[in-house]
Amino acid sequence: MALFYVARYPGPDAAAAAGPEGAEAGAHGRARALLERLQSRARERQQQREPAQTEAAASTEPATRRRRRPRRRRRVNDAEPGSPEAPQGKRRKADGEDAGAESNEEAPGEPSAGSSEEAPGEPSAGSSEEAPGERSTSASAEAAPDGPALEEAAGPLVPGLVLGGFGKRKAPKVQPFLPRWLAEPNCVRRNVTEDLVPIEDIPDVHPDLQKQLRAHGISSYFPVQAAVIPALLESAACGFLVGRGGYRPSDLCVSAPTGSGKTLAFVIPVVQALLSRVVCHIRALVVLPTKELAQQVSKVFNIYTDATPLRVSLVTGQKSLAKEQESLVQKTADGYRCLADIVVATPGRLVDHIDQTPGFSLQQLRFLIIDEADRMIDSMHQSWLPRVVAAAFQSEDPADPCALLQRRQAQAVTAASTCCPQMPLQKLLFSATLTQNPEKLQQLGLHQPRLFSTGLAHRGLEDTDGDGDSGKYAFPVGLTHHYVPCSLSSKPLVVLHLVLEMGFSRVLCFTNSRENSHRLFLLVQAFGGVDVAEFSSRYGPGQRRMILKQFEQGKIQLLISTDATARGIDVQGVELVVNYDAPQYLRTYVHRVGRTARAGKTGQAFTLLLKVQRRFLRMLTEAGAPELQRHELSSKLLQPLVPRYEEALSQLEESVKEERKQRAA
Ligand SMILES: Nc1ncnc2c1ncn2[C@@H]1O[C@H](COP(=O)(O)OP(=O)(O)OP(=O)(O)O)[C@@H](O)[C@H]1O
Repeated sequence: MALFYVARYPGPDAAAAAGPEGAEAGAHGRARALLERLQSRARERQQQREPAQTEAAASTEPATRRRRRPRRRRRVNDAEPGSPEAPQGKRRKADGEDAGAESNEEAPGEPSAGSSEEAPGEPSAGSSEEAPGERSTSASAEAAPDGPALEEAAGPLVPGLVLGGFGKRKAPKVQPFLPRWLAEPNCVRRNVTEDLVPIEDIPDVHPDLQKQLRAHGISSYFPVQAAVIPALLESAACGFLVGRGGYRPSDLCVSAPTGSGKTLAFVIPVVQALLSRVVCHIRALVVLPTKELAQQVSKVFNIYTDATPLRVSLVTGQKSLAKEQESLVQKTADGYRCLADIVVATPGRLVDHIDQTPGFSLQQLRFLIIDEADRMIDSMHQSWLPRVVAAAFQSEDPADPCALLQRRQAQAVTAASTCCPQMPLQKLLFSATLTQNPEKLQQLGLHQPRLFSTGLAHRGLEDTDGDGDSGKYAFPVGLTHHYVPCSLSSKPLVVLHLVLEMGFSRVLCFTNSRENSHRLFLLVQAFGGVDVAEFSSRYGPGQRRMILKQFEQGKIQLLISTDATARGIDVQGVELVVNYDAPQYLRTYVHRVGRTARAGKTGQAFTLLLKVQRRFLRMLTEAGAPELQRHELSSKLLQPLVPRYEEALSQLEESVKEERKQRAA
């Protein structure tokens, strides 16, 4: 303010009349007079505003206080994200969008930093509310356009006028912008017992494939198959070397419930598209998260390529690298010959072959199928996808006679470039819990994607950030969900009761760790009377394969497993899924319970819940899952099992000690 007056020029007349000293004294006097005048004007205005301020004070005060409250730091590591013990804010991540969320043999990822949650009392970005100080400045500026700085300095800080109260209002949720393909999916019905499409109604499917389908007891397509098969066949309508009209076909994302037949939705069109191939090259690559799943999918491909010249190769590390190499390439006098049209792989082993197998080429790849896509997105840190894409777009050798058909990375479109036919690479994503998070999907570099989805179109779009839970995933129609309130010590008894008293013949029981699986297995084994086995990473791939086979054959009544079997595993006739440990994430729940009620059958899911875990129920309700029915098991019902159970407990102690000794030795 002082600078303002010093700089102010008094005017030529005053300066001349007073002389050099008088001019200075006069300027000081005038400045003081001006200051007093302005101060008194400000005081008058202040008095005029007084009534308005008194009215506003009631609402302004709490707001001011609220703003001064220091921002509370959110706790990060108190509980597992999404766990029933996790605080409310954490449960926004409860669907397990974090990396490695489902594998209990991997550490669940940290919640992402971009949570939209705000500290209590914090105004949201872009809020129309202004801080009181800000408001007072602007109010003064309006009142005295000629001297706002003076105005502020003249009196005490003027509290701002408040338009509207500061009562506790829930900030409206910001709706993120969704790309159109995610916001407007192609809707797929989720009920696989209705809306079936007879095989003959899709005549584009090759008659030989139709015959194979019928031979395997399939007379109609499930809704997801009826939607996806024609779309894929259309994108390969000009042969697999170019897309329709010479354009690159759209990538497809498919989200449909567990057991709804997603595997055949890609197997049939891919086999059909490749039927016309002349030279054997890797044209289709299916990437899955586990060996067991890869094996299951390669079996389905084998069924439908059996009577064709197409060859399927499984590369998962179950065999030695050299053995797998033999099934992929053959050395010839003038180079290498490819031996596989379709490769089904796990990501790690696939990268091994890209790096170490001479003659392993993905340059002719037409379909890249990513099954259990959300899980595979979680494993993107392994960089397998960039490696695959780099191998598929490897710089071409101009001397190669097939160079014309090789694809190139997108460049500027010129008349010349449009003349060359381009081999398209089409990505196909499948999952029962496909993420809706555009940022995550963006990592896959999708080209003009199309989404086929059940349920999301009508329900889940209010939760489009992909990290919330409301109504995102669809469950099989024939599945009934229960929960059993129980104590920690009675959990094994409840499992024994379900298996022995309720007469289920094929039960899959999930725990959250391989230690829990092992102990429960030892306990049930010691109890006796149940054909029980365990499935976890304690066993090698060969043993695991054998266990699953025996379970499928009905030789095992109760299979106690980690989440290793939670995804994709298709075992016929599972009647009951027991969540011995409540799953930590919604996605895990969807996949675990999806091992029953498959392909239109009915099934039951029981989740054992401790008192402190009841938040799990809220998590499911918020996720739009069907309500879990309470199933009360009184201690009277469990009592007959207790004496034998106590004996089994003491045997368990012995077994655990014995195992510890063996490990130490
Ligand atoms: N059209 C059909 N008619 C009858 N059965 C079918 C049909 N399509 C698939 N199936 C059977 O349905 C079962 C489940 O199929 P699939 O494993 O493909 O389900 P999914 O959608 O991939 O499940 P998940 O998400 O759990 O992996 C399989 O046993 C399969 O043989």
